[in-house]
This record gives sequence, structure tokens and C-alpha cells, in this order.
Amino acid sequence: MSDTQSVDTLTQEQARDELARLTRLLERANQAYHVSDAPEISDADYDALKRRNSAIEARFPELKRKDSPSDQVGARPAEGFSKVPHAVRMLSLGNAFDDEDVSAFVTSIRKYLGLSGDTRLGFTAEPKIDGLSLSLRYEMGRLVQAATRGDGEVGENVTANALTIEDIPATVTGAPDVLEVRGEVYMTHADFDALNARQEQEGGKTFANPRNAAAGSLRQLDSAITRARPLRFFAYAWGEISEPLAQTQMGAIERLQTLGFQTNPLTRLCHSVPDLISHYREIETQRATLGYDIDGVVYKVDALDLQARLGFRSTTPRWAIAHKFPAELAWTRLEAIDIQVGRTGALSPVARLHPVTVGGVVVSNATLHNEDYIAGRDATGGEIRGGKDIRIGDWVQVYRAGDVIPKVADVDLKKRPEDAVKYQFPTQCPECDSAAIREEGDAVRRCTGGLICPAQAVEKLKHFVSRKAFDIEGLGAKQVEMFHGDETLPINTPADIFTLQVRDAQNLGKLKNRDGWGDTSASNLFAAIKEKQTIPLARLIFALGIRHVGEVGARDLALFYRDWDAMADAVDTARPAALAHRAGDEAEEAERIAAAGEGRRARIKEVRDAAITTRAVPDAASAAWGDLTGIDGIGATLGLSLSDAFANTEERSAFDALRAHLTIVPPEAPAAESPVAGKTVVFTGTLEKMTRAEAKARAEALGAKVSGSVSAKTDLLVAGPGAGSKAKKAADLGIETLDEDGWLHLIGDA
Ligand SMILES: NC(=O)c1ccc[n+]([C@@H]2O[C@H](COP(=O)([O-])OP(=O)(O)OC[C@H]3O[C@@H](n4cnc5c(N)ncnc54)[C@H](O)[C@@H]3O)[C@@H](O)[C@H]2O)c1
Ligand SMILES: [Zn+2]
Repeated sequence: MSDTQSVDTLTQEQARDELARLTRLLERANQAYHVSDAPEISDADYDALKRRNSAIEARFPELKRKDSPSDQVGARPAEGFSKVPHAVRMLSLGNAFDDEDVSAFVTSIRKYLGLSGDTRLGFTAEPKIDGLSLSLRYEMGRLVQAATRGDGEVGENVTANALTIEDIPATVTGAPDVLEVRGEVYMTHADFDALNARQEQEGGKTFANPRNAAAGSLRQLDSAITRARPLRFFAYAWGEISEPLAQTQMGAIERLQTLGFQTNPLTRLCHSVPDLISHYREIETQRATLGYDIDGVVYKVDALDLQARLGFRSTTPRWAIAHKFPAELAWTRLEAIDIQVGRTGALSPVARLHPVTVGGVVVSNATLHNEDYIAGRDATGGEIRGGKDIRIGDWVQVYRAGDVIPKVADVDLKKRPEDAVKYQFPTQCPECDSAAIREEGDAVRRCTGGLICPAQAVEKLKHFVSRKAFDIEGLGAKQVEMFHGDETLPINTPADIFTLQVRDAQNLGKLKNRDGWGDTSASNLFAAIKEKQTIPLARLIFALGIRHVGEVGARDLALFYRDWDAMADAVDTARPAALAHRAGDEAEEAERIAAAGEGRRARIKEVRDAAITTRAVPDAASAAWGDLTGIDGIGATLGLSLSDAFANTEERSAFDALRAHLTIVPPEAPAAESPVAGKTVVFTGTLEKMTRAEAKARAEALGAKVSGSVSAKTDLLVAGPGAGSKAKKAADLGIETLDEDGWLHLIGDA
């Protein structure tokens, strides 16, 4: 097996071996880098191994090792140093590789905190210094201990060495009694060159880069050596403190500066994604002349109370991210644009490139995102790349963003062939010729062919057998392509998977006799399929590949309905209300158009839709639709999509045929000890001590169902200030109501 075997094609066994191999390799690289300060492989290679490890873990979560490199920071302290347990862990940082990642980072924070679009949210943005982190502990104003990060929990005691660094004060005045200052030890380019020259002359060890020189110099058992090395220190964080430094990150940095620490002069406070990006670009242009190495820009939520609420993942804070500088760029010719059709019919443009090496990897395909991206516009019509469009024959810049798929990032107009023409995005599906349409507000053009579109059918099947869905061993994307449309043993719908063995038995051209198959692989496949006939409800719902129904939505549906037939019945019952909802939306839209004077057609539609809207919707339908769209996290968009899928005769008969083969396992019974286990809880009004997202996650962790609307099935309403109709309805129904403190008390969080 090699590093190049695609993660998608690994079998379970290969994956296990590969994880073991990667753990060994990464452990060795960590030792060389963090302990010996002499890396044996490049950072890009290291990062690639680590990403490969994460990708395999993501595909086979059950194979994740106890000693997984994903859960580790740095390396254990080296022998020779005394060990220092950190009072507050020293962690790593999550990475953003492009503007979209930054935007996703900000969005996820807003979402986590429950901040609306117009609430101001500040971030500091500062260079990511490429050195090694150091924690300095001051007690009553005196430096008593300096420790490296080590493995994040335990570091190496380098106090005597730290005291030789000019930027590190031995005493500070006006500081909290206990103050741990954290920051980066680094070496300037000039000092690095001089050091290496000197080392060479004296026959000593030379260093590969300033980072390793800084680390090697700080981590010396003899502090006289450290003293002779010109190290610097920037302060940017803190560990244990006996009283807060400030209320904001920026305030804390300023305070550290007042206390006598060097802080980075390029630190800025930003208030939007464009702000962050523009400061990033500014720092990027200065990168070459700073005189020291940086490898990105770090963004941190400014308000410290928000940082506290956001907290940490296993090795990284949720409130910060490192926006890395792209190292992996190359220019090449765009030879063609192909259109791929996805599971939900999305037409995705793929760039076929003249092969080019980007960061050590040969790239011949890259994504072009969508129609607008090619035209030089973003989804809102704004310009990207200065409005330059991309044409076949163009000289384009390819960018490999850390992991995943390479992208076409830019185009050089000076090298555009004279006969290059503007790219026309297809309006028909290249696979089935159905019309491909773009709905209002959707960046993506979609094939309308549904299951008659072979591309969609195959992609749906691939999704069905994917890791988070049925995850059938031996039946991956490659096999799906082989079986789809097969003459003797086709798998065209999910149900066909479960009749494969029976059909194989009746059929003359048996699977085991096929090329690439044998007795064992065929019977293994049948066994693997049989094993997955028993399937958790949430997985089944997710596996259907219904648009807008992702893993989380599927889980929410499963938790709420707990049973496939109950869900199907409810969705059927809700159908008239779903249609009325859509008609309502469309009528509104038509009214808008008519009001804008767009003429007769819209007005006719308005009249028709108004008729549909007012058509009596049975109470049962309204109630079922209310239940469905009332599930917290499930709105009308998902509700409608689910409703459409169940009402579509082709899809529905595929679901029903499938269902007949399965034993569906309801979601696990909630933790019985919890006082809210199995209860349906509704949150309303303003919560002051947590966001809705936090409250919901906590309630679900305790086994409660969280609903967005009050009904007879509600067990408990948690009402904050400003609770309106829901509180009244709960009172009318005699439902127990608690305030936020009462809730926290009930679940033992008070
Ligand atoms: N070549 C190899 O064999 C090898 C082995 C191990 C690690 N590495 C490299 O080390 C890096 C991974 O190490 P990591 O886990 O320390 O992650 P990281 O270096 O990507 O990010 C976290 C670190 O950033 C530093 N930092 C610098 N400026 C900062 C600022 N302004 N605010 C906050 N933190 C700041 C801190 O020291 C922090 O610990 C990767 O780049 C990897 O390539 C290479
Ligand atoms: Zn199609």
C-alpha cells in the first residue's frame, strides 16, 4: 500500500493497517521535529500524512486509535528536562486554507453563539509566528518557571534558558499575582543566517530553518548555549491568571505590552470576514520584508466571555483559527471544462488541466465551483478575481488548499488565446438531456431528470452505500458503478442491493465467475449486505439522499419520530399542509411580481395560488406539518423537500421496496437517569446563560427531544424573558413551564 492509494478505496483491513503505519510515521516525525529539532520530512509531507490519517478516521470512525495523531499536540517532553504540568493546557490551532474556510469559521461561531447577522462580532487578526510556543509563569511579579508546550499537558522546564532571552522580563510590575504569559519564541532571518554561518565555521550543527534553530536553541540543557543564541519572544496569549487581564483579546494584548512584553505590531481588530481577509492580504504582502518567518494569520474572537462560551475541541480552540498562507500554487493550461452531475442533480464544472505539479502532487483536475465562479462572479453577483471570467485555453493558477480538491484560483489574461470564447454553461443535463435549471437564490444549476437521470441514480446509490449511510463493506463507489445498469445483475435502486444474492443464485452469469470477483469476495459481499439489513433509523433516513436532509437533520427526524412507519405516515398526513405552505410562498412571490407590474401571467398565477392556499387544509395535516417543521433544526425547506420525496411516486416506491428488506433500529433509548430523558422540551424567549444551540445540545445529551413548537406532546416549556404565544399555549394546555434557572436546576447545571 502506498500514500497514493485513495482513501475511498481502502477496505476496512487496509484502513486499519494504514492507520497503524501513519501513527508510526507521524510519531517519528513528531519526535524528530519537536524533540530533536531536526525534521526528517518536509512540513508539507507531514501535513499530508496527517490529513490522510484524518481522512481515514473520518471514513472509518470505529478504527480510530487510542493513540491517534489527531488527538495529539506536539510530542512528549524530552528526557533531560524536568517536566512541568501545565495548569491550563497548551493547544494547537485549527486551520483555514482559503477565504471560504474563514467565512465558514465566522458563520459557525455566530451560529454557535446564536448571534444574528447584525450583532457586531470582533476578531483580532495577527501574524502566526513560525517559532515554538513558550509559557512563562510569573508569581508575585517574578518569573518562576518557563515551559515549552510539550504534548500540551506536560512541557519541558526551560526556565534558565528563557531568562537569557532579552524580550523576556525576569520581573514584571503591576501584574496579577499569578500570571502565565504565552507566546512564541522565534529567530529573525538575519540572526538565523549568522548563526548558521557561525555553526558551519565551528563545525557545529546547522539548522534547516529559523523555526528549528529557535527550538533547538531554546531546548538546550546548557543555558550558556541558549544565551549565545539570539532568540526573540512575542507574547499573544496567557494560561493561568489570578485575575483577568482584560475583557477582550485586544485589551489583554495591550495589557501584556504595558507589562513589558513584545506584542506583534500587525495585530488588528476586525469586524467582518472582508475585514479579516483584507488584513490577511496586507500581512501577506509584508511577509517577505518582516525579517522573521510567519506561516499565516491567526484570528481570535475578541470578547473573552465569548471565547469562554465557545471553549475547546480535543486539540484546538473553537474561538480561533490559523489562516495559512497558500504554499501550493502553480500555473497551467485549462484544456477543457467537464460537467459532472451529482446526487441532487447539481451540475458541477470540473477543469481538465494540462498536468502540473502543485506542492509535490501532480494535478490534472480541479474544481471550478459553479457557473458564477467561471463567469467571475460570486453567488450574490459581486465580482471575484476582479471580474475576470475563465475560458477554455486560458492560462490558470491552480491552488491546492491543504487537503481536498485542487481549485482554479486565478487566470492570466495576458496569456489568453485570441480565439478563446466565453464559456457557455449548459442548460441541459449532459447525462440525460433533461432541462437543467437554476432556482432563485441557488448558485447551482440542477438537472430536473430525477431518477431517470442515470448520473443522479448512480450518485444516489453511491451516497446510499457511503460510510455515514449503509456503509456496506465491499460495495463502494466503484462497485456501484459496475452494478448500475448491469445486464444480468443490476443494482439500480437501493432495494436491488438486498435482492442481489437471490438474483445471483437464479442467474447463470454468477458474480463469483466475473472478472475481479471470486468465491470469497462474492460471499463476503453477500454477508456484508446481510449484516446491514439491520440499520439504525437515522442512517436509513440519511442514506436516502433527500436534498437538505443531512446527517444532523436525519438524526433529528429519527429522534423525533423514532419509527420509520410513524415518520412516513406523518409526512403523508402533512402533505396538504406542505403544499399549502409552498403555494403560500409562491402566491407571495407572484404578488410581488404583479405589484412590480409584470403583467397578466403573474396575476393569473396569483389568483390560482390564492385559491390553493385557501383550500381547506385538514386539521390533521396542519398538526402533522406543525410537528414536522417544529422539530428544532428542521424548517420548512427541509420539510418540503422531505414531503416532495415521499410524494414522488418513483421515489416513494423505491423507499417502500427498500423498507421491505430492512429491520430498522429506533434511536437508542435516552439515558434513563436523566430527569428529562424521553421528554419533549421546547425553549422559548431569550435565554441569558446559553444560546439555543447550546441549550438544545445539552438537552439532547440528556435524552430529551427538543421541539420548536408547543403541542399536546410537549412535556416541558423553558421560557425566558420575552416568551410570547408559546408560553400562553403551554399554559392553556397545562404544560409545566420553567424559567432558565429552573431548567438549569432541574438538569443539575445550576
Ligand atoms: N516536518 C515535520 O516532520 C513536522 C512534524 C511535526 C509538526 N510539523 C509542523 O508543525 C505544525 C503543526 O504544529 P502545531 O500543532 O503546533 O500547529 P501550528 O503550528 O499549525 O499552530 C499552533 C501553534 O501556532 C503558534 N502560534 C504562532 N503565532 C500565534 C499567534 N499569534 N496566536 C496563537 N498561536 C500562535 C503557537 O505556538 C501554537 O502552538 C505544522 O505546520 C506541521 O507541518 C512538522
Ligand atoms: Zn440528468
